[in-house]
Amino acid sequence: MNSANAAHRLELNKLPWVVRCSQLANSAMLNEVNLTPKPGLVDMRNNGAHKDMDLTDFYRSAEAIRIWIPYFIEYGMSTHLQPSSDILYGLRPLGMACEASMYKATSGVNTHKGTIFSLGLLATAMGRLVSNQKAVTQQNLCHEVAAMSHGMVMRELEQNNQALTAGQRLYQQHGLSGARGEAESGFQSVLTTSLPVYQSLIAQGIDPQRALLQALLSLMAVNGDTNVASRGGPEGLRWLQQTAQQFLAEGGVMQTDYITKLKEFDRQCIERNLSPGGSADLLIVTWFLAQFPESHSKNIN
Ligand SMILES: CC(C)(COP(=O)(O)OP(=O)(O)OC[C@H]1O[C@@H](n2cnc3c(N)ncnc32)[C@H](O)[C@@H]1O)[C@@H](O)C(=O)NCCC(=O)NCCS
Ligand SMILES: Nc1ncnc2c1ncn2[C@@H]1O[C@H](COP(=O)(O)OP(=O)(O)OP(=O)(O)O)[C@@H](O)[C@H]1O
Repeated sequence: MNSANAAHRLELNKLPWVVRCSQLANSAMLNEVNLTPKPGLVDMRNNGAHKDMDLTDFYRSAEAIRIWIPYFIEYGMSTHLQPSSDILYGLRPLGMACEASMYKATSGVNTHKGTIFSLGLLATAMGRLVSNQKAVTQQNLCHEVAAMSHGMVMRELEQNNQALTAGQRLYQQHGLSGARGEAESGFQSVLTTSLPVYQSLIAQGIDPQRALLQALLSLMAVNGDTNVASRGGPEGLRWLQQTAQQFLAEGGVMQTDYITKLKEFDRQCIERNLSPGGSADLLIVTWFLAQFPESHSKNIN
């Protein structure tokens, strides 16, 4: 980055809404990892099915990513006149640089790769909306992410797929489009499933931790999570989805013994070496989007 860009970013860092967005992204990651008990995932009780990372890695990683959010916003603002379809190409190096900061903060462990991808797209979308004087709403953010990601599954999974990553191999073998598919759909599973679940429980006065657990389970019940499939194959993914569906059918977090049931689900995930990292990423997106109004409300800047 040259000195003119650095000066510009310093100015950007003084804007309250940019600071707020970076803090919200950070809080979204902290709220997700602190949420306990989560099946298979790192939380305050244990490291789930993970042997190479713990809570403190996630705290350092979340801090490293927070610092990058203004860069994504700035990129979205400075390219706001370009068509959405042209944005991803220039955004990639920023996403990779943010990933490098995450790996540095965790001594090489993948804590938040999928999260960086989703939050990076959302922060860029926010910069574009603000510069184009459009309202920063849940729907507009997701619509912008979908527009920027249009064609990604076709280009990176359908064509040019050299099976270099787990995500690419799982598309070839089982048709799972993973994080790319979610982004290209404009986070449909969040907009239609976890966000309504979370917001309606909050509106009923249920405490936010409990509402977030229900939102997580509602994602796990439907998400074609490539983390789960790469560890447990299609059978592992089917088992995890069905177990989440059964928990919800029995009453979810409205059951008096829901904590005991989630601890048992966690125990089984650890035994099977399964972790719903993709659903955890979408839960981060859910909490982040919940901080913004639904469409037809005022701009935040
Ligand atoms: C597309 C990415 C995720 C590549 O990873 P990969 O091919 O391994 O894809 P895959 O779909 O398996 O996902 C990787 C991660 O996404 C998350 N994930 C998995 N499944 C899902 C799902 N169904 N929904 C949401 N997230 C998921 C998991 O955390 C997983 O570890 C991304 O890391 C990438 O391309 N990075 C380069 C930087 C970039 O393009 N950035 C642009 C925006 S900032
Ligand atoms: N609380 C959490 N616990 C575990 N994973 C999470 C959590 N929150 C988000 N994730 C997501 O899960 C992913 C890590 O999953 P995983 O360790 O299975 O991936 P991997 O490193 O590609 O696979 P493996 O560990 O099998 O080599 C991260 O990219 C991250 O985005």
